[in-house]
Amino acid sequence: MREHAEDLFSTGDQVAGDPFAAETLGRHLARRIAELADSPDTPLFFGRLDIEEERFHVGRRHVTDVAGEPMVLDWRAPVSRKFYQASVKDPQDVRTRRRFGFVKGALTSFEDEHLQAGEELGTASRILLEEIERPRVGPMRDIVATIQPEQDELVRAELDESICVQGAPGTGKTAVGLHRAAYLLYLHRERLKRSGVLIVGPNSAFLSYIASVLPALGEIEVQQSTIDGLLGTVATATDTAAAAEVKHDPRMATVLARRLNGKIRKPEAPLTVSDGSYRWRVSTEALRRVVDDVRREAPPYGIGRERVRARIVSLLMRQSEARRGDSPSEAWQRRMGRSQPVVEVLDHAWPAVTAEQLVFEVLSDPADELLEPAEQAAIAWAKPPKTARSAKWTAADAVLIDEAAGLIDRVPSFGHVVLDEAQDLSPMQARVIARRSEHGSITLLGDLAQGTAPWAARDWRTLLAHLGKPEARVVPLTTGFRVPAAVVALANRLLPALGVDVPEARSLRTDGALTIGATPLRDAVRDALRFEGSIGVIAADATVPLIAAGIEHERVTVLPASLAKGLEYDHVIVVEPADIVAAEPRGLNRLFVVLTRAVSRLDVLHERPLPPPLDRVS
Ligand SMILES: Nc1ncnc2c1ncn2[C@@H]1O[C@H](COP(=O)(O)OP(=O)(O)OP(=O)(O)O)[C@@H](O)[C@H]1O
Repeated sequence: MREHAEDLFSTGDQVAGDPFAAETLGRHLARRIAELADSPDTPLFFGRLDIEEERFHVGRRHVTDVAGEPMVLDWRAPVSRKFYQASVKDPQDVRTRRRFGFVKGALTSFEDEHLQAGEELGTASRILLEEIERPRVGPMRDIVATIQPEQDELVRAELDESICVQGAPGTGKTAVGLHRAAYLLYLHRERLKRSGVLIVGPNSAFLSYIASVLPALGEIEVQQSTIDGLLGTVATATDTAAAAEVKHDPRMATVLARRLNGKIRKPEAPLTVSDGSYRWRVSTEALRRVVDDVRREAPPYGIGRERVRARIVSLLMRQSEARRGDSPSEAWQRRMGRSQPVVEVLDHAWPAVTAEQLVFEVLSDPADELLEPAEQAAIAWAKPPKTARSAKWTAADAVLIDEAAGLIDRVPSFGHVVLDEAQDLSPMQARVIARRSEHGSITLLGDLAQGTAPWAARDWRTLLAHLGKPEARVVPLTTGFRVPAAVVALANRLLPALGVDVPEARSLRTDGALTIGATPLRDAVRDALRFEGSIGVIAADATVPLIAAGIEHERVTVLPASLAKGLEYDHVIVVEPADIVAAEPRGLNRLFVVLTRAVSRLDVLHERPLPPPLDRVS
């Protein structure tokens, strides 16, 4: 199919009638080639279904033969669902389900389940186990060949349904979110092409780690961003912890809205507009009625200003029609709307304001009864800039400016938003997403136990309310595909101390190794290099430069604890857990994240005593 698209691409000039058509066709085909681009290591099919007398192969895309007959069904097609959902209990007419095992693109094995004869492998499938135990090299891969039934339920949820997945580490939340995006794009391509699909991740390291999953599934038109990347303001200053905490508090939304609405005032004088030899007049009462009506309708502030302008113009128009007997032109209406007396009424009653200006005003004078005096003092400019234009904004200010922009104008909504590591969203960051998904749905992925931000969610319902989806279904995932059982058991010791109510993970992995001791880092790295796969050395942020200096190897990544979220390495070496815990208020949660990055082996190196929930191990 790709060759066919490439052939067409090279002959595009000749087949398209004119240059515009040729360019459009060229763009379309170039995209199609990119969508069909596949790695030689990725087989096009991975399963087979025998349903009654028919036989279907299931793969990453639809594959047709030269005559256009289907050879492989896309994993997202309705029939393919049986590949993931059929069971002995509910065979769904499937006689045999066959899974193929591949190594570097070469077919090496297969497994059959004769469902109607009561044969089902479930999570005992050797092909599944080989897949989850394989060494991790490079970026994240898709899981289409081995999606589990509980994951498939989430992947195939309806487009209009918002879902929140509470999943313990390594239960496949990220994988589920990405596959759901691919599934929805397949099923609702035209609709989602118009509105768009957005994936939001915690940082750019995470985004590059997941970046190739959707393209491998043929989906190249998905926007992937951090929350900060969605905002129109670049941060060039930093807040104190106290200021950031207040700025991320949901009360700030009310503070901004009140300040903005406080700008609306009753007109205090009648309006008189000269129009050639005529003079039109609108009484103070009539002007007040216009402003009151628009205020009651509560449109976004900027739209409200234009609505007031339009209604004043229509009052003038009625007078002109009555006196002149014909309807004034659009140019006349525009001229009236921009005339100085009308602009003066507007500037008094509904003054224009930018988002930056509004935030600048609030931070210049944060007086509002919703905020305690100490909170007001915390967010007031330390050194007030002269104007909004000369202000240096912080990351939290950028969120406030986005809030203000949303109060002033409408924000286009994506058709679907996938939010990963969502437990760390502040209420105000959640509102950034709420504005961008008002007319769409969301998939919220996270683990309350992995919340490390000062404002991290303690329960999903509150965060869902800030996201504008209070009714979303909250679904737990508890089967762990990454972390070996021994490591899960260690990490789970921290759970009672984390102050959140989440179910524990049950690991599918009985392999793996855990060591805890005072081994020097250099020796631990040398030992780790004896095994295949990636090695992550994770330490408290401040100690990373010192540690990294002694380690240089292409398979070893030394990374600060604050960047480990969402990532995984075959072998993880955690350096001095006590330092990781001491480095921040939610240090224990950070340690929980760090310990659960290991795919096969975890070494915990410590000279200082282990933090209390772990100190009974060694
Ligand atoms: N059904 C599956 N088949 C094979 N591998 C899977 C499956 N589900 C998840 N995995 C693998 O398990 C690992 C963990 O998945 P993922 O990163 O999506 O989990 P997570 O819940 O987001 O983890 P965390 O909360 O720790 O970031 C990944 O390597 C993923 O490919």
